[in-house]
Amino acid sequence: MTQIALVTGAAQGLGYAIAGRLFAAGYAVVITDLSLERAQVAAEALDASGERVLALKLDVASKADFEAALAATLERFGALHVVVNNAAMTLTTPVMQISPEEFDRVLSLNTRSIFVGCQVFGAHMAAAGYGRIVNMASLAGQNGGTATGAHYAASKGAIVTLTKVFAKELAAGGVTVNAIAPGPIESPAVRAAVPKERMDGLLANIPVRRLGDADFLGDLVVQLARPEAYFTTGATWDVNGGLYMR
Ligand SMILES: NC(=O)C1=CN([C@@H]2O[C@H](COP(=O)(O)OP(=O)(O)OC[C@H]3O[C@@H](n4cnc5c(N)ncnc54)[C@H](O)[C@@H]3O)[C@@H](O)[C@H]2O)C=CC1
Ligand SMILES: CC(C)c1ccc(C(=O)O)c(O)c1O
Repeated sequence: MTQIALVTGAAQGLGYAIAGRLFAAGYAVVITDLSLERAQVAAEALDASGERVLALKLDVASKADFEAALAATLERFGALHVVVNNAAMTLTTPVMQISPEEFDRVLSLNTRSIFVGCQVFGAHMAAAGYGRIVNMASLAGQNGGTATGAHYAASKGAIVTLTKVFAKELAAGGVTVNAIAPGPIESPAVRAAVPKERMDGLLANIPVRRLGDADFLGDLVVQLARPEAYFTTGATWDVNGGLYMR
């Protein structure tokens, strides 16, 4: 039976790459993003026939959108086996200049969305007796960040903790919950954040001297999504070229 995966923030960047690797591995993929139009363009690029894709608007700030996306997925495909909570906003304001309002905005989008996604999708999966959830954290959540803001780093650190909480809560329902913590990955976001003249400096700081590969993250998700991956849960998988070692 075809397995069904849903990815948030999948219209571009890492989310799109992850959706692509899941699709290549045989999944039917629900591409969700803030804008339905952009999700539709991405879904069509993945599968012009539309047979194994569904595009949905899912603003991760809205619990109602999560619930509607679950209902639409079940209506179209009849099941949901894998969720990748990928969407986030990145702000790079220096720590002493972040207002309390801006701090709240980043935390409430990046962290609360993981909390709500794990609640809504996790409850369904646990009731069904099987599921795989992967949350997108970041190296910034482990080392405090450098290129990114303090609120972003804090929001990602909290995702590591929430991943453990939900892993314990959902284990009895056959659901694993893991996080991936990437360092700088070759992506439009990194190209936008790091001007050409600073790229050599960034690479000089990465022990392997290269950016990471988004398709590799997708392949890691495919591995974590396998039924055989039942024994890894609550874990954070580091993909950072040696920038941070525990
Ligand atoms: N690019 C990188 O090197 C790294 C990325 N990450 C994380 O990976 C994830 C994806 O990052 P990128 O692809 O680089 O980002 P991106 O900015 O290129 O893509 C993010 C996607 O999320 C969508 N999005 C934004 N707000 C949303 C909302 N409220 N609801 C639904 N969708 C929304 C955007 O429309 C966009 O399609 C994020 O969680 C980011 O924090 C972590 C470490 C490194
Ligand atoms: C693309 C953005 C700005 C970015 C860059 C670097 C990291 C990191 O090293 O942790 C991120 O998490 C990012 O989101």
